[in-house]
Amino acid sequence: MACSALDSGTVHHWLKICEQRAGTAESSFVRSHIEAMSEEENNVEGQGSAAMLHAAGTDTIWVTLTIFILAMVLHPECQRRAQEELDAVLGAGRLPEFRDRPSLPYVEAILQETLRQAAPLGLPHVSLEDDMYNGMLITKGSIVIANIRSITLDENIYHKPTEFIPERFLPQPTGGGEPAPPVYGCGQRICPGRHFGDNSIWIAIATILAAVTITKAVGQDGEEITPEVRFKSTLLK
Ligand code: HEM
Repeated sequence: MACSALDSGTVHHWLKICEQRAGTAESSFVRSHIEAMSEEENNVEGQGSAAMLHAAGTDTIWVTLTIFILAMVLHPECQRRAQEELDAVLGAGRLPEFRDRPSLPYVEAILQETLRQAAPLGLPHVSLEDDMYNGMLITKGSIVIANIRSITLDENIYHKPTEFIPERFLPQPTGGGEPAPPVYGCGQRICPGRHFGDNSIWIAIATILAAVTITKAVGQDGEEITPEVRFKSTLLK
């Protein structure tokens, strides 16, 4: 990791973004981490790793949770099914914990279906030598970016890929038995924050579903407002 470019200005820049993103558990965890590192003089490497943790870990989780909220607004039947599952497993008076995860397959399916929409592209990598792939020459020095979206929208892998169908991830014969989406990349440079990200998003989703019901806003005319869905063509969502 190239840490030498990080100075206190950069660290304070990240702290400012933390302020803007304040409120998520991940944001406060990372903020305290960066602050602790900043207090130690010359700990540029520590500051660098804390800033990287924040840079790579904040928008990914935030985008995924935003897509989750949107999906629950648009698919109340999915939300209801997940809440029924949570009620059956948790009973009354407690929130989900990580030990409940294996007992909540439908919540898991909602997480996977949400993630499938989240990361369209991998990060750029440079080919260190000439390489042949499927009859194509990739010359040394080429920039290669994994097109994750071409996999997550491949109708040979995902039935009706443009639709939000959590059941696709439930085991067969009742579910579709489709594979988890490869949104964390693959190989040597696979996302190192995938377990942190996955656990952070799971506990947030499970807790939100257990604690509240997300519904459409109601306009002044008393009618429900259905949000218009528009995805941008960027690194995330
Ligand atoms: C929904 C959550 C997340 C998704 C979808 C995601 C996805 C990705 C993807 C697709 C890559 C590029 C892999 C490649 O090009 O081969 C990546 C790299 C990376 N991710 Fe994540 N990520 C998530 C959360 C996090 C979190 C929470 C952290 C840190 C705590 C993190 C840290 C990183 C870092 C440092 C890299 C660069 C790794 C390298 O180049 O060697 N990510 N992530």
